[in-house]
Amino acid sequence: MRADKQIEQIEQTVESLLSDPSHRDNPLRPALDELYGEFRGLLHQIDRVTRISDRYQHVSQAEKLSLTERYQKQLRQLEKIARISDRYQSMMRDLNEALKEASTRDALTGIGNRRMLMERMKTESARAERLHRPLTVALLDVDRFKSVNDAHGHEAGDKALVEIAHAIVASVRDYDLCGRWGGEEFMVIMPEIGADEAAIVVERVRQAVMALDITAGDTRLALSASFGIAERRGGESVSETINRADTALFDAKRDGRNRYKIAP
Ligand SMILES: Nc1nc2c(ncn2[C@@H]2O[C@H](COP(=O)(O)OP(=O)(O)OP(=O)(O)O)[C@@H](O)[C@H]2O)c(=O)[nH]1
Repeated sequence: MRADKQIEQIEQTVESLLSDPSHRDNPLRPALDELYGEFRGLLHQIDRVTRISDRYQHVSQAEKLSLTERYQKQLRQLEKIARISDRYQSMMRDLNEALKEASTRDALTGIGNRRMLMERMKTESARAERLHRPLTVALLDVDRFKSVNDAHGHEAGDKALVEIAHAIVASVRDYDLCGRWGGEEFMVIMPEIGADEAAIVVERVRQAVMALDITAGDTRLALSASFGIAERRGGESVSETINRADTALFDAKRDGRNRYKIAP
């Protein structure tokens, strides 16, 4: 794709992201807005320098500058334009990175979102199949979270979700990947281990959620979570593995919550 076409496309993406009301609370939005403002400013500057350069041509003719002088002035103008253009290109690269980052992060907790989890599940699943390696996925659902919101307000609920996300990140192994699956549900993708080993990781997360010391007013929130664990079967699709984890999670809820179940 040609560079100006690509830039035009990025501009359209940025403008639609900025005007989309569903991104209004995204913490990256003000930074993106500012970056985009800078970028528009630079475009304006390039226009100005080009106009000045055009005007300069007439003036220099009128003043009958020597050929060498005119050449050197033009060269300086061109160098300036090249510098601005370099800066502009590197800003566009930053902008692109910020966009990519924003599209795979959960705005509330800062960890990966469902899109990122699905992408990673596809990659890890394909890798596990190709190399005949184990892969296990766990779904976590916060117990009776509705009552947390009802009793302490949505803000306290949000605070609890952020802390739970941090507790999960701190409890899993370096090469595990966790993200927010949606609402009060999280997912942990555990490459290279089977269900039994994954259960040890999950048990650590379960304990960490219970140990969270979050207060709303004078009350300490009593939080717990239920988990469904599924080890990928050979030849199984991503959604089949996730569905088995979901069914195991449902069993954990049904059996009394605050526990994990391993899918058969
Ligand atoms: N504060 C807050 N609440 C959320 C968010 N996303 C989902 N919820 C709430 O999570 C609650 C989930 O409730 P339910 O699906 O009924 O389940 P639960 O109360 O957790 O009960 P069990 O899952 O059966 O243990 C709902 O009240 C949602 O409003 C969020 O981003 N912030």
